[in-house]
Order: sequence, then C-alpha cells, then structure tokens
Amino acid sequence: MSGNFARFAEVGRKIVAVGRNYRDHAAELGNAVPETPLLFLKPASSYITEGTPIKIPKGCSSLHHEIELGVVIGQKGTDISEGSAMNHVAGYVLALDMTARDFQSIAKKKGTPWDMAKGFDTSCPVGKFIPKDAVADPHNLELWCKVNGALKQNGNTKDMIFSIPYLISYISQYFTLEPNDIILTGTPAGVSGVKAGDVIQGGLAKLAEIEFKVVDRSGGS
Ligand SMILES: O=C(O)/C=C/C(=O)CC(=O)C(=O)O
Repeated sequence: MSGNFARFAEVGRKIVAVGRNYRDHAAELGNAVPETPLLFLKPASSYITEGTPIKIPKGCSSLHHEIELGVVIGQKGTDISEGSAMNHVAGYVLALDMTARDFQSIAKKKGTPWDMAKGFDTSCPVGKFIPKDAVADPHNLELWCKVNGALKQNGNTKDMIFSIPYLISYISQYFTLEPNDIILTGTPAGVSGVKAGDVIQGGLAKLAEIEFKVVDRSGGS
C-alpha cells in the first residue's frame, strides 16, 4: 500500500458513517440495536482539522458531539471479503461526528434524510492520521470526549456491534471504498449538547488527542 494518507482530509472523497454501532448509545437515544449497519454519508466539505472551529449550523439549537474511531482506507475495493478487509486499511483517525440533533429529530419524525443534521460544514473535525502499524488492536481502544474539561463520553471500541472487517465488507457491497475515504465507526454513550464558546476535547487510548472550539455562525463565542 502506498500513498500519503496524512492528507486524507484534503483529498479523500467519501466519509461513510455508521450509526447506532454501540448498544449504550442506541439505548440512550431510545433506538433499537440495528440488525444491519445503519449507514449515512457526510460530504468531504464537512472536514476540519485542529485550529479551525466547529460552527453551529444556521437554525440549530441542539448541536451534539459524537466521538468516533475513523478508519482510513488505503486500498480500493468493491465487494471486499471480511477476511481480506484489514488489507484495505491504511490507518485510523480520531474524529467527531458533529450532529444537529434537533434537525435529526425532525428528519426522523418526517422520515426525511439526515444530510443537514450530519453533513453541514465543520461537522467532521478530525485529528492526525494514525498509521495502521501504530495500533495493535483497533477493537480495544479507549475513546473519550470532554466538554470544557468535563468527561461526557468514555467508551471502548471493543463494544462496537459491527467490527471493522464486517463494516468494510458490508459497506463495499454498496459503495466502492477508495484510498483516503474514511469510515466513522459509531459513537459510545454520553453524547450531549454544546454551545458557542465551549471546547470539545477527545482522546483515543494513548494514540491521539484532539481539541476543537465551538463558535456561532459568525465565528463568535
Ligand atoms: O438514531 C438516532 O437518533 C441518532 C443516531 C445517531 O446520530 C447515530 C450516530 O451517528 C452514531 O451512533 O454514531
């Protein structure tokens, strides 16, 4: 596998996200555990990296943090088998799947798409690329998120319902996975609202930490 995956957020074309992949998070929002992965897409224009703030989207009154392990794809594939799925992984990233929960609740009631709730500008803050070799077991990583220093989410990737190989195999039956695409593997319990001026911090075992400020649409706090 070759390529400069450190630039995945500049050149990657797809963000495939998995919803309700942790039992405790499905339960906290009153949802049943899915029988098959619940997929949605976020546009590449939703990426931001550290130093750029998260902007509350127009009309949103309930913006939630969701801390997630992202898988960075290194090798193109369609109909990838579960057995060979890890050969398609270049590495990992710590990410936030920022969610306009009020938009999502309305969409759920109306049966309309989640795009505005999940794909608005700045809704995918990401940390630095973590090479695959640096991670002994991606299915046993502590994952935490704090808001203004207070711990909100504290999970472990061992509690994912669908494993990374299963997700890669499943997703690639519908979306060809390409180098620099990422898969967001879902969030553990503890999601909560943030407002302008708040600071969100996240951590992935001893591998990565991120910090993002939340601002209003005009850039103010
Ligand atoms: O079903 C809901 O009410 C909300 C689901 C999500 O936002 C799910 C995720 O994005 C996730 O579990 O990571």
